[in-house]
Amino acid sequence: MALLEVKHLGISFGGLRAVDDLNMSIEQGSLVGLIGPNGAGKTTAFNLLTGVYAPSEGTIVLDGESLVGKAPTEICKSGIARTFQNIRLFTKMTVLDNVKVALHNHVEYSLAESFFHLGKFSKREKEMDERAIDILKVFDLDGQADVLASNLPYGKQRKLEIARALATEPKLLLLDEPAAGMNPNETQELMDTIQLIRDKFHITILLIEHDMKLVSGICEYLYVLNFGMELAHGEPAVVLNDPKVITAYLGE
Ligand SMILES: Nc1ncnc2c1ncn2[C@@H]1O[C@H](COP(=O)(O)OP(=O)(O)OP(=O)(O)O)[C@@H](O)[C@H]1O
Repeated sequence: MALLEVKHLGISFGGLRAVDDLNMSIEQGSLVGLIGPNGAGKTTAFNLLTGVYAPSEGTIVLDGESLVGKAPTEICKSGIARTFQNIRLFTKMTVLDNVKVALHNHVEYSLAESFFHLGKFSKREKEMDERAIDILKVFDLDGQADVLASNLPYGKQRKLEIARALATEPKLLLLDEPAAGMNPNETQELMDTIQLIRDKFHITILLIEHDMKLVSGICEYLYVLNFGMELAHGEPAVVLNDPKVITAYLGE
């Protein structure tokens, strides 16, 4: 069975079918793109996968576990992490603390322990500092651990958002337009980073992206949405040359 199995997923907003009969089967360790014109339903699909919206119909199964009906925090614990189209960092916190917050997804100690900085708390805090720095190193952000997130340049804020998502130790990482607003150099660097984290952390990545250079450069499989429905799926070389897909994009 694939890591993520989505069957007949759908949601309506009033009369609008934002996602309609979406089926996806995403293998563990793969790097998959979700593409389509503006308003095709891509972000809505992410919102369904992460429990922001409850689907009107369909099933979502991650690693054998049904996710429909679960709250976003439960789904994060089950193993899905995401980044957003518009960066959502804790801007008043340091780079290090942005990552440490996410590490709490798997760390447990009592309120009393955390309040009095006792026992397990102090030890865990130290371990978490080390773990957070390790993650920041992957993104070449360890040198800026003490900088406020809002003071990072744009490209690095995007990377920090991915680092934070990764800190929750997801099985599946969802990236919503990770290259949005990046210049070509930053995009190239991001592509290398995305491939590196897939290889280093053995996770599965599903990303929404309009930058076709990124999509064709790193994705191994694509799903194309148009008006909420699946227009095509398959290997990038085939899908991106599919006349239906070309027309949908040119028709924007
Ligand atoms: N909460 C909502 N209430 C009503 N309509 C919504 C809601 N969320 C999304 N939509 C509508 O659903 C459709 C799909 O939107 P969505 O944001 O998923 O598209 P998208 O493919 O991510 O587009 P983009 O590439 O521009 O980000 C759009 O017509 C949008 O206006």
